[in-house]
Amino acid sequence: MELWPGAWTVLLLLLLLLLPTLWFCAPSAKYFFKMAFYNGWILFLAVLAIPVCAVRGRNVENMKILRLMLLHLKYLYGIRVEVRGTHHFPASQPYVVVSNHQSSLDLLGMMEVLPGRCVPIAKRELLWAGSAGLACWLAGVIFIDRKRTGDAISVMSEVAQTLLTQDVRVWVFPEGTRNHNGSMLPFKRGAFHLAVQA
Ligand SMILES: CCCCCCCCCCCCCCC(=O)SCCNC(=O)CCNC(=O)[C@H](O)C(C)(C)COP(=O)(O)OP(=O)(O)OC[C@H]1O[C@@H](n2cnc3c(N)ncnc32)[C@H](O)[C@@H]1OP(=O)(O)O
Ligand SMILES: CCCCCCCC/C=C\CCCCCCCC(=O)OC[C@@H](O)COP(=O)(O)O
Repeated sequence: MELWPGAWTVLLLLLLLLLPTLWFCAPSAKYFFKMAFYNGWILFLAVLAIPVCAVRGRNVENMKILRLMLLHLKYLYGIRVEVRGTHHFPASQPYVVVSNHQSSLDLLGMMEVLPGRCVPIAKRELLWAGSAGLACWLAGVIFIDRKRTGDAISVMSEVAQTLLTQDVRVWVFPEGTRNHNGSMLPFKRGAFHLAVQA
């Protein structure tokens, strides 16, 4: 089917009208746009972070770079963060941080308080999230396959050794997945085994 010459311009104008209409009239569309931008912006920032982090190779010190690059996101989203009790994070001893997990926006809270030389345990699928996956790998994020408990346990046992020998902290979401409904899911046991083993 052939479109008349001005058709593409009209379609483009309609689209340009549709987007602000959806933004102001449909809260779910607004949420979708915001989350799409969030993910897209992180992918873009990760592209910038990769060459800087690559200089050191896979190294937990690179987490500082990711942290610094993500701190401004709260301003973009008008999120006010109040931090209390950071003195509970000692500067130099191994420990496991556990936190609840409601949404991918939890990343912002995590970056706000992330102690030095602290890496999160993440689902293996994140490794394949384009530039973000590579940036995470370079920053020493620990990837586990949640479907293979035995493998995940082996990875975590190795991590327990690293905690002791390389002055590293680990951040675990013990619910093991995001939970949007405001309650807490039962905790998986890995974080606690890790703490005992370390
Ligand atoms: C510029 C910007 C760039 C981009 C920046 C982006 C940065 C992003 C970083 C942030 C990423 C955050 C990602 C967060 C996530 O991905 S959350 C999902 C992944 N995390 C987890 O799943 C952690 C929590 N899960 C666990 O700890 C689980 O226990 C697990 C080890 C995975 C096993 O799972 P499962 O079988 O489902 O659970 P159980 O707990 O029931 O365990 C089964 C039995 O195994 C025993 N067990 C568990 N762990 C151990 C262990 N370490 N050692 C020995 N035994 C273990 C457990 O006790 C159970 O046995 P019993 O029933 O007690 O006999
Ligand atoms: C070329 C390939 C392109 C792939 C594009 C993938 C799109 C993803 C884009 C950006 C990644 C943003 C990183 C956000 C980090 C947030 C981590 C997070 O919150 O992961 C969820 C995980 O804890 C639990 O997952 P589930 O709730 O079990 O699910």
